[in-house]
Amino acid sequence: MQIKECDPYGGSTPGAMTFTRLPIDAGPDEPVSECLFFPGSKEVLMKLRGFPQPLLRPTAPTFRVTDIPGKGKGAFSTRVLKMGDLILNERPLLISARGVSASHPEGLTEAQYFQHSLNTLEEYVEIAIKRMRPANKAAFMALTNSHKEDGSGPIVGIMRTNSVACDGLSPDMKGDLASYSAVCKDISRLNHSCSPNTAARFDIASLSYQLYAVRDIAAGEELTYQYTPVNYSAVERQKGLNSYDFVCACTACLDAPASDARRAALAAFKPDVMEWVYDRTRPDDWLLVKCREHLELIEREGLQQIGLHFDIVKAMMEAYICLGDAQAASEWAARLKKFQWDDERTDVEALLNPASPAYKKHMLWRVRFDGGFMQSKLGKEFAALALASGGSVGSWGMVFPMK
Ligand SMILES: C[S@@+](CC[C@H](N)C(=O)[O-])C[C@H]1O[C@@H](n2cnc3c(N)ncnc32)[C@H](O)[C@@H]1O
Repeated sequence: MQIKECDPYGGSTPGAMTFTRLPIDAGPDEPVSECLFFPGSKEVLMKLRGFPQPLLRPTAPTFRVTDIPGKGKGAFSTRVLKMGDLILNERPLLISARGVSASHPEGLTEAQYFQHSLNTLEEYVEIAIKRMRPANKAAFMALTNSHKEDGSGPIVGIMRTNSVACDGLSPDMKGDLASYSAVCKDISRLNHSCSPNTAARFDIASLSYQLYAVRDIAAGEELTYQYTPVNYSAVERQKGLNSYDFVCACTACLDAPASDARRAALAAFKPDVMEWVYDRTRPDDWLLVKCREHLELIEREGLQQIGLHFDIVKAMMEAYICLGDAQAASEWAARLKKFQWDDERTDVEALLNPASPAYKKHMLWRVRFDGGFMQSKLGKEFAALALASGGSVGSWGMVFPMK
């Protein structure tokens, strides 16, 4: 099917769309995704060595889906889950472009053209739904639709209610069209919370979403997910949630002034290890104290899945290395290992044992006291360069962003 330009979300691209079922050679028992791709996306996957990697399995069942008064359905843990535990790993039912190019008939108002574009997208995704395995199609069509009265067709309505962003599949497109929408059978049943207890990561190698516990979860607790960025204020979050047709009544929203102040304090904090190392006017435990204060705020707000949480735990580990305390550093390394959902996660295996020789070889080992390479003129110049260009300093040396 040839397309021209424009999409209902504001971007445009020329080219032919591809309908494809992945993995291509899947047997009847292997989960598959029906895909509506722009040119080049299928090839991105086909070029990955060993694609598709197998899905991971939790050690035992983790959740069940059930009705919740006022929320439709929701997912609940069926056993105690620990921070970093895998809850589920699923291939989406549908991975689709968020908009397709539509013809632009003369004389349409902006609203009419928007509607025309929505209709065109509906025609495309209808083809993808018809191609689905019957069980997948039934699961897709059973999902909630909170876009019944805004001009969306029944399939696009389900997509707009249940999609998670799916990045990394477009070889060269930018903006909205670089991001696909994925609709999953189980993740779609998770309700929103501004203090969510789970986070998902898209694993391109297995074409799947992995859902992880971001803090310890009790048996029988509702599993929740963020639909809108949770570091925004309560008013801004609700704006992002309006299209889902509910008013959030989580504890952060019910106590918005106090919660907003805590979230603003978190947004303003950046744990900068090197700045503290070089600043002799600050006490040796300055960074540790600051990090602990902000960790308390994260726990108070239930924001364990935000990137700052990872940054703080990493800074605690590095600060203890700078202070030459391998025992404390190894405890923070163990905590850092639990951030399975965070794409920034690093390999800390060598730092889990406080007696490991990796500590004394670490570039930051005791630099707060001894100086070492990082306190030498050359070391400071390198670090400043790496940090100024958005990079980082680690045990392996300096990392410069490759953009
Ligand atoms: C992705 S679905 C989540 C699963 C859905 N509850 C179901 O029955 O399948 C999104 C819809 O769930 C409902 N929902 C999600 N989070 C909610 C919340 N915190 N409070 C009330 N309703 C919520 C809204 O109707 C929303 O449009």
